Amino acid sequence: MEQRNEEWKREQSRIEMIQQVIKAKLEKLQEHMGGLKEGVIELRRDFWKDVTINLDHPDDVIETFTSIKQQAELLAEQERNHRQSYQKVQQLLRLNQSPYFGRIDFQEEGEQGAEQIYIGITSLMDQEDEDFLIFDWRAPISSLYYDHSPGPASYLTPSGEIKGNIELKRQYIIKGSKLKGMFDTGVTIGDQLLQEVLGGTANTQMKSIVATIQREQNHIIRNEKSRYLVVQGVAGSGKTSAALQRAAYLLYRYRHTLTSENIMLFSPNPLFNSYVATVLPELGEDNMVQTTYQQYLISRFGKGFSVEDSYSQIEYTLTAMDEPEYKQRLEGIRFKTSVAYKEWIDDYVAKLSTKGLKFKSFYFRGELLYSSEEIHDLFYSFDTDISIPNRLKLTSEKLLKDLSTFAKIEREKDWVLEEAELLDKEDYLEAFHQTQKQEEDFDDMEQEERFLKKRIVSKHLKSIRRQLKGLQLLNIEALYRIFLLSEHVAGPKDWPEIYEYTIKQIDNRVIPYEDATPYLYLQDQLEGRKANTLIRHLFIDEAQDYSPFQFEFLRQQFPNSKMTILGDMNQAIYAHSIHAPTLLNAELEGEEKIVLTKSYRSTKQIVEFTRKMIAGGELIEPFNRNGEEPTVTEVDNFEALHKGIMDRVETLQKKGHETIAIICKTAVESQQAYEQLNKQIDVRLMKKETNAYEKGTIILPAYLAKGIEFDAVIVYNASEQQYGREMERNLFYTACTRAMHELHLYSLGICSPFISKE
Ligand SMILES: Nc1ncnc2c1ncn2[C@@H]1O[C@H](COP(=O)(O)OP(=O)(O)OP(=O)(O)O)[C@@H](O)[C@H]1O
Repeated sequence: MEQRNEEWKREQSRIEMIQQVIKAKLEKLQEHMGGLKEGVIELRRDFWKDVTINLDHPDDVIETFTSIKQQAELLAEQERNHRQSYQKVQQLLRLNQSPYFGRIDFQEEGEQGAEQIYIGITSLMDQEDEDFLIFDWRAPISSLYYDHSPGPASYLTPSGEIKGNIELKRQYIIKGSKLKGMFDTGVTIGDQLLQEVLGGTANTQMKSIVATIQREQNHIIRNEKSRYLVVQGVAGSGKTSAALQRAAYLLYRYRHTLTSENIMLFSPNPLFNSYVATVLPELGEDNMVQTTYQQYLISRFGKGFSVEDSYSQIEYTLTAMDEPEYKQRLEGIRFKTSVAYKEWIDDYVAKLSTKGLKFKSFYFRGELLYSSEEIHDLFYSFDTDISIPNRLKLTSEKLLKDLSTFAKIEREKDWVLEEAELLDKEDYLEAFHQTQKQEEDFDDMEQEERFLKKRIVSKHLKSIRRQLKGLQLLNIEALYRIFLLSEHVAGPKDWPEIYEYTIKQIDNRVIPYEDATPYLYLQDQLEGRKANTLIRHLFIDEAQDYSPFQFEFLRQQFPNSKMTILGDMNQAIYAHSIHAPTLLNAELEGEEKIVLTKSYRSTKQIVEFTRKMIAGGELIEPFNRNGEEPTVTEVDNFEALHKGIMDRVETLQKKGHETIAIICKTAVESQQAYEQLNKQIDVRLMKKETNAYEKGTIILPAYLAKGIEFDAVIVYNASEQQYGREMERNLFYTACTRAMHELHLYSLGICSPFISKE
C-alpha cells in the first residue's frame, strides 16, 4: 500500500511537471503567435505599399509581377505559420487536460535500463526539444502497448524490428490534470478501464477509443500492406471505431503525402455520418470526406431522374408482401445486383461497338443542327478497333471543329444584330472593356459589334459545346431501355415482368434503386470512366449492404484507392444482400481478411440473448460486463403494448438512462407508434432525412439505427407477424444489438421465433 502511494505521488508529480512544460510551451507559442498575427495584419495592410507598381515597359511589368508574387508568398507563409501554431496550441490545451493514458517500461535488447514510454493522443517533447515526454499513440513504439502484455515483446520500425522486454504496463485515468485512476495491466488492455468506458452512458456522437484499443483492432488500425483490408466483425466489435482510428493512423503515418481530402468514408446514412464526424477532430485531425452511396448516386444522376432511395426499397420489401408484383420485384432486385447482370451489360457494350448506339440530336435555336443519324454515321466511320469512349472523343472533336465554322457564319446573320439591340447595359459595358484590351488598331465601334455578335452566338451554343466537350453524345436512357428489351442469355424466369416494371418507372422519371448502379455502369462503359483520382483511401462501412455489382462500380470510380471494407453478414438487411453474395464475402485479389468475434457494446446478458438469433452466434464472445437480463413481454392489444412501453420508458429514465430508442420495423410503423406514444410521453420521431439526434427518447425504424447505439432499446413490436420471415431475421438482430445496457421487447401476440425460448 505504502509503495502504491509512493507510485501514485510520483505519477501525480510527473503530471504536474508535464503541466509546467505545457504551460511554458504555450506561453512561448502565444508570444510567437502574437508576433505572427501582427505580422499578418501588417502585411495585409501594407501589402500594396511594399510593392512597386510600374507598368510602363515590359521589363517593369515583369518586375511588378515578381514583387507582387513575393509579397503574396510572404503573406501565405506567415498565414500558414499562424495556422500551424494555432493547431499546436489546440493540441497542447488538449494534452493539458489529459496528457496520456498509458505507459510501458521497455527494456530494449542491448540497452542499459528500461525506458519509460508514456503514450497520449499526441506527442510532447521536453523544454529543450530533446526527449519525448509523451509519445503519440500512432508512433511505432506505441504499438507495444496495444500488442503485448508484460514480457518479451517487439515492434516494427521503418528500419526493422526492435526486440526487448516489457517490464511494466500501466494505464491512467487523468481528468482535469488530476490522476483519477491507475492500473497495472496484464494480458488485455485494462479490463478495468474498458469496463469503465463501456459502462458509461451512450453518446450522441461516437468517441475515440485510443486508450483502450484491443490487440485485434490494432491490427486493423495499423495495417499498411493490403490493397483491400476486409473486416468481418460481429455487432459491437468496434469495426467503425477501428475504421476511424485507422484513418487517424494513416494521416499520421503518411502525413507528408496524405491529407484528409484523400480519404473518404461511405457510410450507411446521414445520421451515421454526423454520429462519427467528431472522432477525427477529437484526435486532432481534420475530418475525412464523408458520403453515402445514395448521395453518390444522386450526384451522378443530376436533375434528369429522381433516384429511388434505398430506404424506400427496404420499406417496400418489408411491407408490400401482399402486392401481386412483390415476388417479381424481389427477383428483379436480386438479379440486377448480381455479377450476372453486369455480364449482360458487358455483352451489350461489346455488341454496341459495331452497331446499335443511339445518339442525341442537337438543336440550335429550335432548328436541327446535328441529327442523331448524322452523329451515328460519323461515330461508326471510325475504326472499330478504337474503343467506344475514344471514338466518342474523335466524334466530338470533329463536331466541335464544325461548330466553330458554323458559329462564324451564324454571327453574320440578322437575328444576331436584332438580339444585340436587346442586350443589357452590362453586356455593352463588358464589350467596351474588352475592346479597350485589344491592341489592334480597329475602329472601336466595329470591335464592339464584333465582340457582341460573338458573345450572342456563343451563348446559344454554350450547352451544345459543354455536352460535346463532356462526350455526352449518347442517349443513355434510350440505350438502357433497348438493353432491357433485347435478347439475353438465361436470366430470371419473370424477366419480362421485371423489365416492364423498370420501364414504367423510367417513364415516370424514376430510377429504381436496383437499376441506378447498372445504369451508371453502362454510361461509364460507353462514355469512359469518370475516375476519382484524388481519393487514395476508401472506407466502406456496413459493407454487407453493397452488392458485388456496386463494388465493381466503386472500384472503377476509385481506381487508385486502397480500401478498408467493414461489415457483418448478420446485419445484411437489403433484399439483395440477405443470403446472397455481397462485397463482404467477395474474393478480392490482394485482400487480407480480419475477423472480429468479441462484442464490446452490449452487456454480457444482451450478447448472450441476441447471439441466439443468428446462425453461428455461439462464436460471438461477450465482453465481461454485467447488466440486467433482456425481457420479452407478450400482450394482446395495442393499448397494453403502448402502456407497457410507456411504463418501461419511465423506469429506464428513472434509472438514469439518457438515450432510449424505441425501434420499429419500418417508417410506417414508427409513424404509427409515434402518433400513439407522443400523446403521453416526450418522444421524438427520426426519419431518413434526420441527420443528428439528441439525448432523450426516440422512435426510429431499425434500418436507421444501423451503426448507432443507445443506453436502452425497446423493440416496439417483436411479434411473429412482424419478424417471422427469414428475410426479417437480420433486421431484428440489428435492432436488438443496438442496446448497450438494457434491452426490452414487446410483442403484440406471439413473439418472434428468432427469440430463443431456452
Ligand atoms: N477497444 C475499445 N475500447 C473502448 N470501447 C470500444 C472498443 N471497441 C469498441 N468499443 C465500443 O463498442 C461500441 C461498438 O463499437 P462500434 O460501433 O465501432 O462497433 P461496430 O462493430 O461498428 O458495431 P455494429 O456493426 O454493431 O454497428 C462503441 O461504443 C465503441 O466505443
